[in-house]
Amino acid sequence: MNGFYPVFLQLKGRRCLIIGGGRIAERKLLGLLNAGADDVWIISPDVTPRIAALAAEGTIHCCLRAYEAGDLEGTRLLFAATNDKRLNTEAAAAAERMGIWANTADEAGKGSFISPSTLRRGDLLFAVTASGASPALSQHIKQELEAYYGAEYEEISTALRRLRERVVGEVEDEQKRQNILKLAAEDAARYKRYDRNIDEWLISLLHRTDRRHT
Ligand SMILES: C[C@@]1(CC(=O)O)c2cc3[nH]c(cc4nc(cc5[nH]c(cc(n2)[C@H]1CCC(=O)O)[C@@](C)(CC(=O)O)[C@@H]5CCC(=O)O)C(CC(=O)O)=C4CCC(=O)O)c(CCC(=O)O)c3CC(=O)O
Ligand SMILES: NC(=O)C1=CN([C@@H]2O[C@H](COP(=O)(O)OP(=O)(O)OC[C@H]3O[C@@H](n4cnc5c(N)ncnc54)[C@H](O)[C@@H]3O)[C@@H](O)[C@H]2O)C=CC1
Repeated sequence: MNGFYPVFLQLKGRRCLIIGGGRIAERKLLGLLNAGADDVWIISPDVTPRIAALAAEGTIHCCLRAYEAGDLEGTRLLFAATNDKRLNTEAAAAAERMGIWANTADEAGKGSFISPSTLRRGDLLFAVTASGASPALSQHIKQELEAYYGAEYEEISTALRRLRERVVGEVEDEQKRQNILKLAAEDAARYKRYDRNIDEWLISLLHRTDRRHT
């Protein structure tokens, strides 16, 4: 039993703070930006060229100084990613007291959450973790998923979202709605059979579910 509970967070408009400006801080930062975070702060006396460039263009806020007590005010999500283990531990403990979710890059057990290895295909988002047992295994499994779930899944997830909006709005019978949506997902994922013309796809699905269930 690994004792972690997976969630997918909406970070828009919620402040995220990274303490540290090295390779790991940069990786956490890019993960946040890819997830749509728009209020990201970095506090570190020095930062990588990539972090410096993102700060210079105004994508993130950067304070070029050491972490100080009081820096956590207003933060929702904290990444303690310095090379100073004691500082990471202290910052995570302070965050815990304030009810802020905290990640410590140097050890799984110290913070209140860990980062998974992630793969995005449009609306489809995979997150893999080995709960600290082996980050390299998580990365490896993500690479396998990357090969299996190709770029076509971006289009598949978009088509399914559009179809689902129509079905939820138009098909009143709950059982029928579920049957159509399950058949559509099966078609799209297993057989790569989906129609960019949502009207036509919906008509065909309606016929097929009627035949199957009457
Ligand atoms: C506990 C955790 C805390 C956290 O950071 O949340 C943590 C901790 C540590 N990682 C270490 C090492 C490595 N980490 C990576 C890579 C990743 N590490 C990530 C997550 C996590 N790492 C959390 C657990 C998640 C899990 O177990 O699934 C990923 C998935 C996500 C991300 O970082 O965003 C990202 C892959 C991103 C991708 O590409 O998909 C690689 C490979 C590489 O860098 O190429 C190595 C070297 C190989 C190895 O060690 O396996 C060390 C030892 C440092 C040392 O040797 O001193 C510690 C400290 C410790 O274990 O005590
Ligand atoms: N989670 C993961 O995937 C991995 C985690 N690690 C852990 O992450 C730590 C960081 O790794 P790297 O980024 O490679 O180290 P690094 O040495 O490149 O960067 C450390 C950063 O912390 C900053 N820092 C130091 N003291 C600070 C303070 N008082 N206030 C604010 N910032 C401060 C430094 O200025 C520097 O920018 C490592 O010590 C290691 O324990 C290492 C590899 C993988």
